[in-house]
Amino acid sequence: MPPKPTPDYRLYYVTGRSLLPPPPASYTGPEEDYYLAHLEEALKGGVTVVQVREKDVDGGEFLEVARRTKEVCDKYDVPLFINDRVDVALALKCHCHVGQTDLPARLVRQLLGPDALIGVSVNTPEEMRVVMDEGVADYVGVGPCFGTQTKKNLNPILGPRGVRAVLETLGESEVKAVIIGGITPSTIPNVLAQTPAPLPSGGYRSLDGLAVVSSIAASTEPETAARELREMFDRKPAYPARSLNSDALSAEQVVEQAVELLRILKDGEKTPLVHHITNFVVMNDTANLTLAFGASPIMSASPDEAPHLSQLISCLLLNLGTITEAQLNAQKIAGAAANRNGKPVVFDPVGVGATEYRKKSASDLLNTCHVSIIKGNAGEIGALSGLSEVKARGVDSVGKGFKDPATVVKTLAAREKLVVAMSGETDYISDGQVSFTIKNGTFWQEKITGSGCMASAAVALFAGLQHESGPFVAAVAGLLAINVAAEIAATRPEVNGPNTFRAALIDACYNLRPEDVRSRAKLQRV
Ligand SMILES: Cc1ncc(COP(=O)(O)OP(=O)(O)O)c(N)n1
Ligand SMILES: Cc1ncsc1CCOP(=O)(O)O
Repeated sequence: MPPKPTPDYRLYYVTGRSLLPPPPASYTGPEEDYYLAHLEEALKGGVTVVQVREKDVDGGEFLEVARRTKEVCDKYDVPLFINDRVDVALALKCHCHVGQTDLPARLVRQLLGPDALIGVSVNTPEEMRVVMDEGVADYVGVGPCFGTQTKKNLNPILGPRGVRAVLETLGESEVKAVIIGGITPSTIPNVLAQTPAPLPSGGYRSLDGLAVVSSIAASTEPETAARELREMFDRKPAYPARSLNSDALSAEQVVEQAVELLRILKDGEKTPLVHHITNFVVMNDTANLTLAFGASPIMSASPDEAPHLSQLISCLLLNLGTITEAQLNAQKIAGAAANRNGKPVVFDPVGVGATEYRKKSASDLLNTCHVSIIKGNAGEIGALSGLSEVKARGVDSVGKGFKDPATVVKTLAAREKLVVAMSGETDYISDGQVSFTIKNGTFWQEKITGSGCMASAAVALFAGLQHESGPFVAAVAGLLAINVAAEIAATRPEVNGPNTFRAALIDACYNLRPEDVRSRAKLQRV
């Protein structure tokens, strides 16, 4: 065995011969060798590690496939792992990957010696702890992250947040970590945004690579597929929560940035197209509000058009208000497509505390796509935080609110790595580092249904500007705009009840001027 290498784990290809597409017309070699030509294309596209995984062949065939795979990998100087079969790894002087039910890693080390690389599959923080105590593995394959057709007898699906818990246990250890299970261009943005685990030192433990089977094996263009996966891994999330150094921002500076965003809208410099997948109670109001501010709404709950729409839109707004299985499916598809196209996603978890079904739906959604901003009332933010201090009644939050709302909002934002905006008499907004309050608005907002959803629609259209000031300022700008417009509407002589207020609010959004926000904003850093 040559001295132990230190591989680049960024794109780890686990082979899957049974998934290969038929050879293209341009391929003239023997059909049984197409696997090797396909592999070579993937290596040209940027695969950095290969594992031979053959589940249904006998020892002789496994050995032959592995031997020929090694010849190709050697040409590209890429390390080769053998899945499960330590004997084959030994015979070919290859590295080895074992799962929890295979030969124990300690024995594999004894058999392969100190210069072999050993990978171990891990599904839970407890399994991670055992691997660390043993001190044998060079890397862990954490998963399955998402559901996949590729593997039978799949362990429990972790979701990006389950993977984060494993990485938290791994901490600052030298052991590398790759993620596996359902890793595709649509899921990668969410994976990269959500998996980094906070460390006691203040930094984050991130993944060292992505492990894929079908994303490459089933592709008719393996070089392009590999290149896309590699580029996505190397690229930072398209719309990070902290695109501005919010630590250094004063309330006055944030107001000025919010004013500038409103100016861009009102001058028609940009007209964001916002895709709403929302509840049928507020749909008309939120569409009109979006138009009134100078943006365009498109209301569509079709999973079929979501991928195409995601190329056209400026922002996606997901609202749990009247969620059904079909709508949740559409939201997940649209969310993943928006991530893939670098479009911000705003999530309003309406009534998430009300039922287990809504809790599961919110968790499903947050595991499927990366959200830039969560906007909810105290009951909803409490439920997402796992707190019972504030109760919800249906979709409404009841009671006095949190003792320390700023900390609740900041903690959730830091945990989920996004911006959290909690609306109420006082609004709280945090990016996980700093928190601000907004004390604008009027009691009339509580008297109409859907005022929280309208606030989310306002946040979404500002996020749709995709301005360099980032999602934190977009969230503040959206809440300031709707609350200042509501204050102005409340002073209108024609307002004498909820219905006239509702109409006056849309008018006030239409007539709102940047200087109204500048002169009325009650924004404070807390
Ligand atoms: C990189 C990587 N991670 C995890 C696995 C899964 O291994 P295992 O749990 O042993 O399941 P099988 O692959 O043997 O079905 C892997 N192969 N590679
Ligand atoms: C081998 C393995 N281990 C956990 S999930 C999985 C299969 C991953 O396949 P795909 O990348 O096609 O989802």
